[in-house]
Parts: sequence; C-alpha cells; structure tokens
Amino acid sequence: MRKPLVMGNWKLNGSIDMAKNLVAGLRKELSNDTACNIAIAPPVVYLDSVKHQLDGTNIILGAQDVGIHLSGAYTGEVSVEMLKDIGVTHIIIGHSERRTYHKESDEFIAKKFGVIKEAGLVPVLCIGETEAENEAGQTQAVCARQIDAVIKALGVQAFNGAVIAYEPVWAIGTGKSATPAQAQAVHKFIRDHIAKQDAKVAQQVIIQYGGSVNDKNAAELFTQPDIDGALVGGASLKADAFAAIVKAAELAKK
Ligand SMILES: O=C[C@H](O)COP(=O)(O)O
Repeated sequence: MRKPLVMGNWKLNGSIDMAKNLVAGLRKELSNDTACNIAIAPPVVYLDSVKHQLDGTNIILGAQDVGIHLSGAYTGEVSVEMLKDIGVTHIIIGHSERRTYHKESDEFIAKKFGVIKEAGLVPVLCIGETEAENEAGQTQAVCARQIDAVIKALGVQAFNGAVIAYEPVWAIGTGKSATPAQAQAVHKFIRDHIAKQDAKVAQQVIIQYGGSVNDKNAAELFTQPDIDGALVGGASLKADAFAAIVKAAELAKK
C-alpha cells in the first residue's frame, strides 16, 4: 500500500511573515499523525527558518529545485548537500516552469535526479504535456520520454523511493484541472510504462497529480487507484485549503 504524499509548492511566493503565518496555520489545522505524508517547498531563502518553524510536526521540508554541482565556482547555484544540510529531504525537479523559462532539458533534469539520489534524498520529478501536445494526442509519448531520460541515465531502479508528479502543463495555475478519469488514465500509463522494466519499482513509486488541485476537487482525484497524492501550487498558500487537501488524501486512501 503506497502512502500518498501531498506536497505544497509555494513557487515564487512568500515573505518571512507569510511563511510564519502559513506554517502556524498548518500546525493548527493538521495533526501530527496523518495517514499521508505532507511536505512543503518554500522558496530557498526561507527554507532554514521554515525548518525551525516545523519543529515537532511531521511536515517534510522540500525544495523547489537544485543545481547539478556539489560545490565550486557556480555563482547563484544551490547544491543538494546544502539542502540536505538544512534538513531538506524532497526536491522538486523538472517543473514545467523550469523546463519552459530556464530551458531545462530532459537530460539535464536526469542529472539533477542523479545528484539527489546520490545524496540519499527524494527527487520529485515533474512530467507532463503542454496543451498543444495534449491536443495532438502526444500525452503518453511526452510522459514516456521524460521518464525514459532518467531510466537511460540512471536505470529504472533510480525510481525506487522516488516521486513522480504528473502535471499537465495546461492545468497548472489555470483552474482547469484534469478530470479524475483523465488523470488516472495517464497515471496508469506511467506506472505501466515503468512496470515494463520493473514491476516492483512501478508498484512502489509515488505518482502525484498536480494542476489546479484545490479543496473541492482533491477528494475525487484521490479516489483514483494510481493517484498517490498531489503537488499543489496556489492552494498550498492557504493553510485551510492545503489542510483540506491533506485530509481528502487521508480519507480516500483509508
Ligand atoms: O507545483 C505545482 C503545480 O505547478 C500546480 O500548481 P497549481 O496548483 O497552482 O495549479
């Protein structure tokens, strides 16, 4: 039985005060004994203070990205060891916003996956098709290509203990979530695709859905057998909405 992961990606939002209020809200709304894993990924500058604010909770600290180098003359970069040093365990990579605005390739993202695994942390690999790709019937081909880049570089075993977030780009921040049936079909495709190489790895890999998940649509998404939680953007900025999504995941997977 897979334990779902509900992860909040704050993206480029927040301030010291906002982080304090949001974490205080989460502490109030969520018990320490949840039947699903919960993570939040604040902007990198707030990670250390948020880590302290999370003391005594079971909320996991996540990061939104990582560099591929461990140290050296790479101005502006943050290494996996630095993130590990301050208590980060889960790292989002390959988000469509990084793929689009920073031109990150499948191969480059696979390198990030490798450094995260090497450090003993958990990669949260975002994959998903654009609207044009969706309309051209390329959803499966795009997801397969993005996963295969990791398999080619690191082998299928790299997905042991890893997380995949299926995020159709057309659903991100648009209020237009995939329907539970649409999402389930892609999640099943992803799991089957990995199973072709290793059934055990496919059975344990967490596949989250992301794209306009909110407190209203979460419950139905989570009833789908291959949807193991969510990567939440906008709704993770409100403690009550995020907590409601966590509770929906717990209920659905009981
Ligand atoms: O990382 C989160 C996703 O991009 C989803 O964002 P959203 O919930 O605001 O649509």
